[in-house]
Amino acid sequence: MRTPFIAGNWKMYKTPIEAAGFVRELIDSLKDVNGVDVAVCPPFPALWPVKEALESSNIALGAQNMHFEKEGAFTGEVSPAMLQDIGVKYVILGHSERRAYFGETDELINQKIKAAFTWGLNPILCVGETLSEREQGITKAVVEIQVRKGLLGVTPEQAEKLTLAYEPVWAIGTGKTATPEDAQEVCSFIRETLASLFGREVAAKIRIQYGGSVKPENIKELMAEPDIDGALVGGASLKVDSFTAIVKGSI
Ligand SMILES: O=C[C@H](O)COP(=O)(O)O
Repeated sequence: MRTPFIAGNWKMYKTPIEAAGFVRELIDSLKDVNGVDVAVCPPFPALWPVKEALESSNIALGAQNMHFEKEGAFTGEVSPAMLQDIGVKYVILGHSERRAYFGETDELINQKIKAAFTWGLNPILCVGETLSEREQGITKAVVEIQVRKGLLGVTPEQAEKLTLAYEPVWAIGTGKTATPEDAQEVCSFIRETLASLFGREVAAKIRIQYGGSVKPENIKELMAEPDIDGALVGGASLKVDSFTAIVKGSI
């Protein structure tokens, strides 16, 4: 069985000092919780203080993006080697905000995915349709292309360390959640696509998160769906109480 996996994507919120204080409270709030993998993904400047604050806790550290090169003249970028050195375990790649605001293509995301595996980081590949794509009835076609192109050249052994995050763009930060049935339909389709790429046995091991206005009130019904293994949480991961309730609600 797949262990539930809840990750908090803090986006561009929390200074390093705020972040370290926050995780100290979070560790305390989650100290008796078992049976779920939890990660927090702070902005880059907060990675180091959060890593220090997380020491000897069972909460993992994630990053929100990275470059695919080890090093070089790429002003403003952060490399997989740097993330590995800090002790980052997961890296979110292909988030819809990176695609929409920073022009990230499936080809670029694929380079990042392969670099993450090279550096021993576990990627969380985000996919999802816009409102207009959903209204045109092309959700599955869009998601299939994102999955196939994003994972080009990935081996089945690497794929076992992968997490997929299905995040319908229209549900992100809007308060509109996909219905559990709609989310399940796409997550099941993603698993079929993964099976065609890596075989059924590997696809059955890959965790698929749902993301988009996940809150304490809807986590249970989402987790009740067979192909939803967790959540990538934005806004509700910024408060200890709501993130704790989501983690607890996932098991
Ligand atoms: O990565 C997280 C998602 O973008 C969801 O954000 P949200 O929970 O604020 O809707």
